[in-house]
Amino acid sequence: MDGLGIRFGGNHAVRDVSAALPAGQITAIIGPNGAGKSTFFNLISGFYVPTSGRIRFQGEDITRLKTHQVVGRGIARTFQTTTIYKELSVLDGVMIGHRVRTRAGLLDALLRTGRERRDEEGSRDGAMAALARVGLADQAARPAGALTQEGQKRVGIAMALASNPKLLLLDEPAAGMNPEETVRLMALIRDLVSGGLTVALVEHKMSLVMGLADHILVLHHGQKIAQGTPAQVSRDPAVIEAYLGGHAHGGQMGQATAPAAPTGAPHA
Ligand SMILES: Nc1ncnc2c1ncn2[C@@H]1O[C@H](COP(=O)(O)OP(=O)(O)OP(=O)(O)O)[C@@H](O)[C@H]1O
Repeated sequence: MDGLGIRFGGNHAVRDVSAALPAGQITAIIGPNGAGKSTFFNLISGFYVPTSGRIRFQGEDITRLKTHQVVGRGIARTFQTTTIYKELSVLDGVMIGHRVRTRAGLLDALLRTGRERRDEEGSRDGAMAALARVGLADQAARPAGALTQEGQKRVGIAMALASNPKLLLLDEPAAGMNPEETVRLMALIRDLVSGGLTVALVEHKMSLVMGLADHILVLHHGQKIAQGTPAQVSRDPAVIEAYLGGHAHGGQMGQATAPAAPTGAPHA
């Protein structure tokens, strides 16, 4: 990203951010509420068109590509609240979710047109492979709504993996998860990265961020205020000020630190 920015009216939600997501590593994007993290994700994944700056991916300028074109280039994302089709089987949900996002063919997918049926075989194999990667191969035939919260999160990740991305963007993957589920999720993300994937994630749970990220990018008021390893970032005065200072919105520190306590407690 080079000088990336977007304005909504007079509000500069992301302003002049230059940064890179190193291949084969995990980058966490953190910052207080309203810092611009979700907007930043929406820019990278093509949901928003920036008002300034550029995004390059593997040498190609992807700044103005549409969402499904971005997916086609090898970037896929999950969503904070997974939109899964609860009555459908896990497998059908992953297949449809994938097709809707890669071909912008919602009608095809829902009406099962001829083209949809012809393409189905290939995407079934891709969806099964994605389910195997998230440990859900044996759940493929179950209704998605019957899975646990953790299982449904994994379905959301499988939907993104079904497009075979090189870069996976995870939007608050640990939201709503207990400490044990969070630890299992971290292991899954590490597995995916050791298989060659590059990961960027937005996450409020500092236990996950500090235990998982190779690099951290800190946003505040839409701007990049720090970047580095977890150790570097956690002692950066600008970061401490952003989280603790008078500018932070209420509840930030509680949100950021509370989940770390139960995770660490048994080992203390
Ligand atoms: N579509 C939009 N239209 C107008 N303003 C927006 C839009 N999306 C985001 N914003 C504004 O941009 C700023 C950054 O919001 P964003 O949701 O990206 O922050 P965030 O860091 O993800 O916050 P949180 O941690 O609370 O999820 C906020 O001031 C928000 O109100």
